[in-house]
Amino acid sequence: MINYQDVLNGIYQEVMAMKDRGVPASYIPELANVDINNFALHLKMNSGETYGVGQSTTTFSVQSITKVLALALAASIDNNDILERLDVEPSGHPFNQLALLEVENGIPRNPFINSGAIVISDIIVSAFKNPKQEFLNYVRDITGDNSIDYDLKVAKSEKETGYRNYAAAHLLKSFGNLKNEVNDVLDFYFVQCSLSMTCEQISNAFYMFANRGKCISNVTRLTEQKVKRINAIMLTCGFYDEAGEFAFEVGLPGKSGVGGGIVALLPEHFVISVWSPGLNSRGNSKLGMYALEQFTTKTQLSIF
Ligand SMILES: N[C@@H](CCC(=O)O)C(=O)O
Repeated sequence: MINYQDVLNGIYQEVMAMKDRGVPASYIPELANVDINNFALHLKMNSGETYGVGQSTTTFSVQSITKVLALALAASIDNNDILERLDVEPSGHPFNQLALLEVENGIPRNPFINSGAIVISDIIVSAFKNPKQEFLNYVRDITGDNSIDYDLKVAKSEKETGYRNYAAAHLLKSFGNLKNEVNDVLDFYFVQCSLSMTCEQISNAFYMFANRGKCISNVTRLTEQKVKRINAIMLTCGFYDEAGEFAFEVGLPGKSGVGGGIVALLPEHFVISVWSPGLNSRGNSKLGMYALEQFTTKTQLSIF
């Protein structure tokens, strides 16, 4: 029997002794001020037990991790055209790269690079009168936690400096792949990214991807086919231009965000979330990647 708390404690001790902790994202000014000594790890087993170390109940900016939840919400809206407006191939490029979008006629490579997530935002903006509230309600509902909220300071900070996202949205619009106005879509997108959650809340939100579409309250929120597909996109596209490295080192579907969070899961078994705000050169949490590699190596629990 694996003693999961011991495994987590061992990883925690190791990472807390590490000096090179990466660098926090600075292109969103509000994120540059976060203390890189923060570290949290939270494990939620499908069988019900939970384990945590560090600040697993401290909130942080989850950023691109929300792209998976936005995709899940968009996929649960009937009669939408996700598969015509987006591809599902890894981009092999940074999340905010624009060149491929131009060459490929405004069809983003996948829903987890920024241009793809902006198309998903457009679908959500079209579907709801109050998309921000609707997305927040969705996240609160799948986690059973009404304390989850946006951090509007972070959203404002990104809105003031999100030049590349404006460029991507205008490019999408020029190709006819944005139905709403650029400002309306980005206003939603920046607020969506500013969602503030703890590692524990993230594990709870992603439980449905490890549990055949049934969320924490046992209500089915996604079909098994959609869960299969979204998990596949997490595995192939969840880590910017480091998805291959994450599959190689960790071996789980997952998603990272520039706030330093990473969530990963083993279907039918567990969800694990980590937060360490210092990023590596590819924009993934440096110690978060290391912690998850250690977890799957020590427990021998990965999809491979
Ligand atoms: N809001 C961030 C999200 C980036 C990320 O976490 O990958 C952006 O659009 O640049």
